[in-house]
Amino acid sequence: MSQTELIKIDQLNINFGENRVISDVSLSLKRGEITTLIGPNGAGKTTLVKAVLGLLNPSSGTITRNEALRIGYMPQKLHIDTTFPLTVERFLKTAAFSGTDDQLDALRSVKAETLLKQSVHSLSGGEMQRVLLARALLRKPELLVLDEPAQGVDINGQVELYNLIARIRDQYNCAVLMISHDLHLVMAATDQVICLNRHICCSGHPEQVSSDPSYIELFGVPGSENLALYSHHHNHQHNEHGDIVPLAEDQHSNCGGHH
Ligand SMILES: Nc1ncnc2c1ncn2[C@@H]1O[C@H](COP(=O)(O)OP(=O)(O)OP(=O)(O)O)[C@@H](O)[C@H]1O
Repeated sequence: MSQTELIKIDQLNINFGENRVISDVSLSLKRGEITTLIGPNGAGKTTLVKAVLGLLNPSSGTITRNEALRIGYMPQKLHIDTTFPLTVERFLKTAAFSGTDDQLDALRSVKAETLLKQSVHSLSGGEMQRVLLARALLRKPELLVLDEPAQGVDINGQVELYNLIARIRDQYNCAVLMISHDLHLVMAATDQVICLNRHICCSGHPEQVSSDPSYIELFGVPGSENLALYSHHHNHQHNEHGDIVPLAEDQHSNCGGHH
């Protein structure tokens, strides 16, 4: 691995029984770089993230991590019992052994230091995402893994949140791996985009990916009415095990699903 590489994934395959969910995926996550994973429902994004976190073992291929790599993880959703009174301060304490100074530092990084004493049940969608992000920062991560960080946040709040993530990357000089459903909003805050549909359909800088035919067929052209349609015609199809098989000349495959 090179000095900046924190994780290197090589020819990764993950099967659930007969079902191949991750097929021949190779990528590396580098310090100071934001990598965004996009793809339709069931594309294997969460499975890949779980493998990166070490929660799932490869069926074949390798995942090499920097020794003693510190990872901060922000889950997609967290169920918090609403009958249980819980301030932001106590919530952050349950996540990692941390003092008030560490908590305030983390909350400051996400511009939410005023929320320390507030009940988590009274937070808005955007505030809750910031607190979850602060919680992931408590370990001073070298790699920050974010599963749809902007979920439940309005459009303006989403742009703000992605800018915040870019600033956190600068501040912590960490690598960021995030799942997102909307490349157009994360574009400015992303170095590398990986368009996943069990295998990597296309990858590269956001401008490169957004003009790639397989991306356009999956997500549509920015501003067009196709934007919300997850219909993906591709030059190959998958068999029942998820393996890639070529198409007959006159055949078109739907490589994606509908979102
Ligand atoms: N533990 C499991 N056992 C069996 N199949 C699984 C398991 N986890 C995920 N799958 C299947 O693997 C496929 C990929 O799921 P995954 O959750 O990784 O997709 P995703 O891209 O994160 O989807 P979404 O955008 O809907 O969250 C799905 O078909 C799912 O049903």
